[in-house]
Amino acid sequence: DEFCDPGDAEHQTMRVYLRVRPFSKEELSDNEDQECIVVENSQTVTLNAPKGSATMKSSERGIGTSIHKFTFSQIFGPEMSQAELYENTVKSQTSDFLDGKNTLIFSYGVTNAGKTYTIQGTQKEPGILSRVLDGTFHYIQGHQYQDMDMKPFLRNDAQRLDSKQVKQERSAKAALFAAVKEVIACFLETLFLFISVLVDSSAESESSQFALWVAYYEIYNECVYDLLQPSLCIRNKKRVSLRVCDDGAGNAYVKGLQWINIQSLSEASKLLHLGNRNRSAAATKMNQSSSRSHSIFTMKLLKIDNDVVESVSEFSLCDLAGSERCNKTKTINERLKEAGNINNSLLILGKCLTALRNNQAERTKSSYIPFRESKLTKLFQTIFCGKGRASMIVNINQCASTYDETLHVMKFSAVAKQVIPERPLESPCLVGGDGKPLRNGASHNQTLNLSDEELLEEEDEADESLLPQNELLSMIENLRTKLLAERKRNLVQEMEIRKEMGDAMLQQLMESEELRTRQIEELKERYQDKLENTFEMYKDAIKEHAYQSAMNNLEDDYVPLDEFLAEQEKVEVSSIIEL
Ligand SMILES: Nc1ncnc2c1ncn2[C@@H]1O[C@H](COP(=O)(O)OP(=O)(O)OP(=O)(O)O)[C@@H](O)[C@H]1O
Repeated sequence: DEFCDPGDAEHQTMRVYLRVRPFSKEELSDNEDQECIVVENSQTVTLNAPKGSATMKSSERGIGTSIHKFTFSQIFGPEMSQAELYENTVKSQTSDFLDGKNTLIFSYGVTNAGKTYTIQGTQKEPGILSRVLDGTFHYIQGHQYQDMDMKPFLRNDAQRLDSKQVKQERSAKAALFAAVKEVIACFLETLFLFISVLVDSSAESESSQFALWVAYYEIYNECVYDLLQPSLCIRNKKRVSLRVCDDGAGNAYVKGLQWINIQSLSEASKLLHLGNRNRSAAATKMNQSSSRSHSIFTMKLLKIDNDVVESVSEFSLCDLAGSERCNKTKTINERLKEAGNINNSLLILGKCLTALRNNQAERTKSSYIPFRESKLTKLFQTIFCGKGRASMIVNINQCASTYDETLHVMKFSAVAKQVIPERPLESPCLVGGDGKPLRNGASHNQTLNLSDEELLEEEDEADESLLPQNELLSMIENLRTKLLAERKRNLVQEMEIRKEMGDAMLQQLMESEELRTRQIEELKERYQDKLENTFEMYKDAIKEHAYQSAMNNLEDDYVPLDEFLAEQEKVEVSSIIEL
């Protein structure tokens, strides 16, 4: 089941959009604008490493290059409005959703890159999620199914609820809304004022009715947690992780996930706020940044005809965790575990996307796609495999100070990258019959193929095939030296990590040893006291016993004085008589 049907290949193309956010005033005055990001055209962007960045330092040492070119399905520059972005990216996916198809959007970017702005937006400039919801409500306006007795079930199904279950649904919903009693800015409500008709059609001509249900959950350290909980639950109790199960037809679903029926934009907005609040509360409690988890907001639209569910479609918006941010206040073990899990799920996602692309390129061949290796890819396997459309929106800022992180994001997400040699080619290049170079010396295209090593630390290489032999030999020598140095550095680093971990374990051992010694000492003292007390008790008891015995003997041997005197006199008299 890890293979996609190549016949579905055209659906498998995942579009990857890049959005570059504008500089803020502060960033401009902090000299963050060093022309690191240059949008060449609607699909190509060039990254120039600024002075002081790790990329520039490596390139100065002769490792890798300071210039990178990346290709995306479409690039949106700083001047692009929210409406334009929506129109050109997600709008067609909203239409799919309303048309009964499944669809998925990933968003990816480091902190401060503009993800929240893109997804949620502001009151004046609503983001993608707001626009999808608005488009959906606009479409189903007047055709909303009012009862709550048709509910999403498993992954693609729906179930009919009896009156008792409907009552439970209503009270679960009421409990959630009671948790968001405080007045929150329900900017979504005002959306109708700002956005004109978002979808070209509406369901007016339809006789069908529609029910919209939403769920909001997160995946942290490979555990799934429901975000739609009355917040008290999360504050006081340990969070319960939910299982990812198979519905028997190869579709994964989250068992026990709370689905809430919503009737308006303001309800959707409240749930989103509640989920966000729970997400950051849980993150704070676990001493974790909320951006270390993948969060998923899913809408399910049930199309109901004559009391029968005709179709169930799904729209998921998945906010991916950034792999480069790390909370320094955590213990080494926690950090390693967290980084491992994030890198792993992104790595698996990268591998799945690469395999899908390769399968698509070679239609006759289907290679293994490791969907089952992470919860994230397992959950969206069916969408990747042709039962829906997926796209990714990547957000970056243009700041020089976070250049290395931005480069990392681009390497992960771009649909293709180009290799730019560092120095101009002076040596003769191979020419064809027309005098033109057989291969373009400046760059060649390469589809993104992520391997483990690449995701961790990827270095681009110059195109060596164009160099003469002696240069090649010296280059090999040069590379060999660099490789040795790199190996040495890795060894030192590994030793450092081992030492750090060893120290941490030793520290832990010493602490537990100390605790145990202290406990033994305390026990010893307690038993000593107990022993002394018992000893004293016995001493007192013996004393008491001796006294009592003495007293008893005294009573037995007691002879009244007059009897004694009389007896004595008798003895004396008898002794005189004897004499
Ligand atoms: N396209 C844009 N146009 C104008 N302002 C933007 C744009 N994108 C982002 N901003 C602004 O840049 C700042 C950072 O954006 P945002 O908070 O969305 O980043 P983020 O990636 O969600 O960060 P975090 O992960 O820390 O929440 C915000 O003040 C936001 O309003």
